[in-house]
Order: sequence, then C-alpha cells, then structure tokens
Amino acid sequence: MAANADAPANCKVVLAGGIAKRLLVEVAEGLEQVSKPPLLVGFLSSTDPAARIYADWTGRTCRENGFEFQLREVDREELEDAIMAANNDDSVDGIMVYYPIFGTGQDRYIQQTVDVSKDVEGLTDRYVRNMYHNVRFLDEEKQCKSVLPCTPLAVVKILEYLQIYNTFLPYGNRLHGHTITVINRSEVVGRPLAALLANDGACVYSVDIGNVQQFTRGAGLREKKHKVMDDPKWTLENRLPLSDVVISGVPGDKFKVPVHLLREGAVCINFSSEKNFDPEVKQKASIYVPAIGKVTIVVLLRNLLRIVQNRKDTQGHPAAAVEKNGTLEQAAPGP
Ligand SMILES: NC(=O)C1=CN([C@@H]2O[C@H](COP(=O)(O)OP(=O)(O)OC[C@H]3O[C@@H](n4cnc5c(N)ncnc54)[C@H](O)[C@@H]3O)[C@@H](O)[C@H]2O)C=CC1
Ligand SMILES: Nc1nc(=O)c2c([nH]1)NC[C@@H]1CN(c3ccc(C(=O)N[C@@H](CCC(=O)O)C(=O)O)cc3)C=[N+]21
Repeated sequence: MAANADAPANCKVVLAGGIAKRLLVEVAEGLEQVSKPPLLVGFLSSTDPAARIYADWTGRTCRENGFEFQLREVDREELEDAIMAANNDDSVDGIMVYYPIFGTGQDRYIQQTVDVSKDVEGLTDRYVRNMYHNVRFLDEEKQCKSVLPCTPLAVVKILEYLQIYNTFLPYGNRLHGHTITVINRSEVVGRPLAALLANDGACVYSVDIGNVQQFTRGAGLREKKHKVMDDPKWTLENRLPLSDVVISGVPGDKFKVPVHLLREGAVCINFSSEKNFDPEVKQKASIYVPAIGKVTIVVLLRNLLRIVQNRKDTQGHPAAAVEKNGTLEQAAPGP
C-alpha cells in the first residue's frame, strides 16, 4: 500500500463549460423552431456585485447564442412599474430580475410581479407550487411543461450528465437509492433543489444554518411527492458520510465542507460563488464540479424557449392558460 501513497488520487474534475456545450446544442435546435430570436429583458436594481456579474454574463451568453438581451437598470423604487410595463409589452418574451434587491420579503413580492407567461426563472407562485407538488405540466393535455427554477434545474442537468440519474429506471424515479446532501436551503436554490431531487427518488438531507431536514418520497418511493422530516440528531457531520452526492452553496468564503467526513468516491458539486470545497476534496471525491454558473445560464435560455413555446401552444387554447393544476399520473418525458 505504502508504495502507492504518492500516486495521484483518481478524481475527475468536471467543468460546467463542457456540460453547457451539450445543452446548447439542444437549445440551438429549439431556436430553429421559433419565428424570431426571443427577447429577454433583465432588470438590475441590485447593488450586489454578483448580480451585476451574472447580468453581464447572461447578456453575453444570450447574444452569443442567437437570443436578444436588454439590460434595464432601474432604481428599485421604480422596479415594480418597469416590470409591469414589460409584462404588457408584446415584444418582450422573457423577464428576469436580479436578486437580492431589498434583501427582505419584498424581493418575493417583486418576484410575483413578473407575469407567469414571461417568468424565465420559474419563480412565480404557480411554477413553484407545481415544482413542490411534482406537477410537471400546465395543461391537462400535457403539452405545456411547467417551468423549473434555473439553478436547481442546472444541478439536475449536471447529475444527468454525470449519469447519477439511472436511465434504466423509469422517468421520475431515477435517483432511487441515492443519498444526497444539499447545503443551502434558500427559497431560490436550496429548498427547491432538495424537493426536485427527492421528487426524482433521492433521499435528500437539506442543511442550513439552523438544522437538517430530510426530503424523501418514503420507503419504496410510495409517495407521489416528497415529504419533509426533522430530527435533531441529524447534523451535517453525521449526514456527510452517508451521502454519495454532496451539493454545496453557502455564500461567503468562511464555510468549507469538511472533506475528511466525505464518503470515499462521493460526487461533489459547488454552486456558491465562493469555493465551498478545499482542493483536498480531490483526494476523496470521484467527481468534483467546482462551479455551475455556465450551465445555469444555458438552462435559462432553455426556459426562455419553453415559455415562448408554451405561449404559442396556449394561443386559441385558453384552457391551458388558466389555473388548472393536473397531477402527475404517468411518466412524462425528461424535465
Ligand atoms: N451558480 C449559480 O447558478 C448560482 C449561484 N448562486 C450562489 O449561491 C450562493 C447562495 O445563494 P442564495 O441561495 O441566494 O443565498 P442565501 O443567502 O439566500 O442562502 C444561503 C443558505 O445557506 C445556508 N447557510 C449559510 N451558512 C451556512 C453554514 N455555515 N452551514 C450551513 N448552511 C449555511 C443558509 O442557512 C441558507 O439556507 C451564493 O454564493 C450565490 O452567489 C446563487 C444563484 C445561482
Ligand atoms: N434572479 C437571479 N437569478 C440568479 O441566478 C442570480 C441572481 N438573480 N443574482 C445573483 C446571483 C449570483 N449568481 C451566480 C451565478 C453563477 C455563479 C458562478 O458560479 N459562476 C462561475 C464561477 C465564477 C467565475 O468564473 O467567475 C461559474 O460557474 O463558472 C455564481 C453566482 C446567480 N444569481
């Protein structure tokens, strides 16, 4: 054994750019099906430097891939009216609002101002409710897919790429048998992500600053949608050794995932702007994805195409446009 102690560890570092490229092929095909390049309008009222970087980056990715993008920098007091004007402007296909703005519950209120038919980020109530309830379509005919939030969906796409999703299993159950820890439970990323992964069959431990919760569809995946449980005995430290996938998104540069507690061969994914994993992660992980932003933006373009498509499909088909939430009765094609 000692003879091999200096051999390099076998961790594959997977960069988001490569995964994004594959998804972009799909997006390019979708773009050919629409009559004009979709216009995305981004509202920047945030003073957070991460929001501006992300906004610039969205613009660049849109333009490079045949989409139109306009950045509207408005005072936060004017934002609600500006969003309403874009809702009523037929030339605007999609709207995204960069957060944080007020950094309070008011951001949630602003989010709900975006018209559901233009919400590329899937953050309005109807989409969020569909996601938590595992309802995948907007219409009973199952023609119009619901919109999923970009960053959680980007993580799903990465897990599909890495073949953590087992395509031998039926769609909707493909994470059965996996134990996944998600460190972050924000309303925009961590909590929806835990729910999506649990709805797809995983046993998910959702960790935030206060506690650890388990999201699962129960033994034998008998439930249609996930349930959430609390147990004060659960800690990050005692969940990590059980987890074959660890996804971390803690803001700030203080937090580091304790590498010594990772299970040998774990798959580690970081979505925080800061590095939540020290380089030693490569001594333990089988796969390490250090950042996911590039995939998130391609998922955004994919969502933009989807809402353009859904609007086309609901024209002259008003039943699909009203609030009518079907339940997930059958397996549906990919998310
Ligand atoms: N790559 C991407 O596509 C995206 C990345 N981000 C990045 O992800 C990070 C998080 O963003 P948000 O979810 O919006 O932040 P947030 O501040 O709303 O939520 C942070 C979450 O982390 C938890 N947390 C904080 N400290 C912790 C600790 N020591 N241990 C365990 N949990 C802890 C909090 O309880 C909370 O659930 C940021 O760095 C942000 O820039 C955000 C959106 C998209
Ligand atoms: N409505 C809204 N949606 C967002 O998704 C949103 C937002 N507002 N406000 C700002 C935050 C921040 N954010 C990031 C995106 C990518 C990386 C990221 O990881 N980027 C690089 C790594 C760092 C780099 O290369 O500079 C990458 O993945 O390759 C981080 C953070 C999205 N945000």
